[in-house]
Amino acid sequence: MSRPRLLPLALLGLAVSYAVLVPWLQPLDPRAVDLSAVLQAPSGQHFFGTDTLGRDVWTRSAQGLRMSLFLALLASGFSTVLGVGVGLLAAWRGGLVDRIAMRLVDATNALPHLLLAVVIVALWRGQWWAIVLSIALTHWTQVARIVRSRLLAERTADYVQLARASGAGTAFIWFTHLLPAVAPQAAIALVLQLPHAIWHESSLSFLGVGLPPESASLGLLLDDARGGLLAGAWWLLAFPAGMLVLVSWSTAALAGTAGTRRLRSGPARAFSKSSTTQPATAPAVARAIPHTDPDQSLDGAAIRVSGLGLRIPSTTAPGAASLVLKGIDYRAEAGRINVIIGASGAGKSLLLRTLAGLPPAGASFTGNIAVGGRTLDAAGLAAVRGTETVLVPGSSGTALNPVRTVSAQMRQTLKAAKRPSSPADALAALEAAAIDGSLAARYPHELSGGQAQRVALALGVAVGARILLVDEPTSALDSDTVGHVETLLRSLASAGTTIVMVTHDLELARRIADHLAVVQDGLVVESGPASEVLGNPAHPATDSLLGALA
Ligand SMILES: Nc1ncnc2c1ncn2[C@@H]1O[C@H](COP(=O)(O)OP(=O)(O)OP(=O)(O)O)[C@@H](O)[C@H]1O
Repeated sequence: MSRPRLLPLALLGLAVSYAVLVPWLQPLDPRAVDLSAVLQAPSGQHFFGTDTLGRDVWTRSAQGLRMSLFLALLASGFSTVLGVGVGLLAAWRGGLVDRIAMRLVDATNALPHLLLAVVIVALWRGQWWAIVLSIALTHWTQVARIVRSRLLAERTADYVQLARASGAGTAFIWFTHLLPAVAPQAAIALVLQLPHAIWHESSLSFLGVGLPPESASLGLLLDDARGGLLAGAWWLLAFPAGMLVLVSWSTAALAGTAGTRRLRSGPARAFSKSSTTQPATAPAVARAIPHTDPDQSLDGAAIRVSGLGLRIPSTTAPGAASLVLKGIDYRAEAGRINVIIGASGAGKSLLLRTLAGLPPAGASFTGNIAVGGRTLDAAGLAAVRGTETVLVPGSSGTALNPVRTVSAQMRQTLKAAKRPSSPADALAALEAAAIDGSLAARYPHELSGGQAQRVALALGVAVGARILLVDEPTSALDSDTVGHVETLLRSLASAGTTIVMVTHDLELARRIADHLAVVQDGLVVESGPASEVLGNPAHPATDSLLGALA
């Protein structure tokens, strides 16, 4: 165990043992008073002295700590459940539900918490559950915000898109990616709330609106200390206050360390390495899944697109939208390598995402998209993901789940594709895509940018869909590794898979493309057999792109 966690853990362990064991070994009736032994200083008989009613402060502090911990745990648990529930609901439903939930969060935050808690507790005076309720109802908002924002970020993460693009169902994505991403945040939020809840309970009892005076909690003990202090009985304040500070500090330190560790191993650190790659050691020969269904090659086209327009609503100006694809006509030849090139921002990635049924949130398309000879609407495009199409997103930095090993992600992909998914199957699928088996046990942050990019491609290939839509698969690779990817794509195509690849690498396009399309400003301005387009460019946009190669 790391040093920073050892001290708080040891102190918290001691405090909890004290709170549990002492009242059990030395039961003390909280109402029992001994007026012959009032305000005795700490001694061998009374380690923490006695109070104004002659009660043993050592035993009462243990009872008080136990009660405070119990109430704080319940309150933190309840407020975490409430916060997680509201956060999940807001992120899941979005729209009006999200807006109402967030206004509720703002309204709760605007109220003075202690005052609100005092009102609640005053309504049900002396009831322990009223204290729990008052703390939970004023502390859930932070958790709701954290969970909501984590979930919103996670839902649009590329590795979730990749899982969706591989045909994984909603429940699978929730249980495999979304909930595991939210759970550690909720756990840390719970621990972080503990010290806060202890202080809150103590404040309420200290103010005289918490537990009845005969019971014991740290707040009540501190309240008792007021009278004794005037008589010089410093121990009445020192020991309960010391407990309060010790327990608060150790739980806060533990939660802080856990949060920092999570951040270090999470997405922020993942892929922070440079994009240099190690050459693959395995031969780049794909175990491609043969596609022999003749349907999709009725007229030689795996995908046919006509008049495709894509409108994306503005997130800032209500009612406004921008037309980013402006009437695209396109065809991808079945069992061939179809390359799409174009300047940055031309619309290449959005074309791929639309074909995969994964346009940006709220976007709608017009025109006609036919996949494998069938014209499909948005729901149809989503339904054929994983069988007809699979999308490998461009940004390798976020295409992999940061908290799962390469092997685990491959097994998930195989499982979602309803294929054998043992560790040996995962290894075989990785090696079939020319990924060194030694990378299987690594987490994404332990991969170079290029290795991560190839793993993302391997996950897409493992789905075994007829059409592989792949965005910039070589942007982070050196020339050796580009060669491995090239061989992989060629072998997939020769086994019948249709490849539709977006790339800025014109050398690669020249070497590998059977069919080439040039996109400019949301339109396909030129397309056809690669040799024709490259040999005799007809559009100025193609000319200027190829000019860089000359
Ligand atoms: N979610 C979005 N909302 C609004 N506009 C978007 C969104 N995503 C992309 N765009 C815009 O659509 C246009 C096309 O984007 P796209 O990502 O398809 O470009 P690209 O050709 O793939 O560029 P690059 O080669 O730089 O990746 C750009 O002008 C971009 O700003």
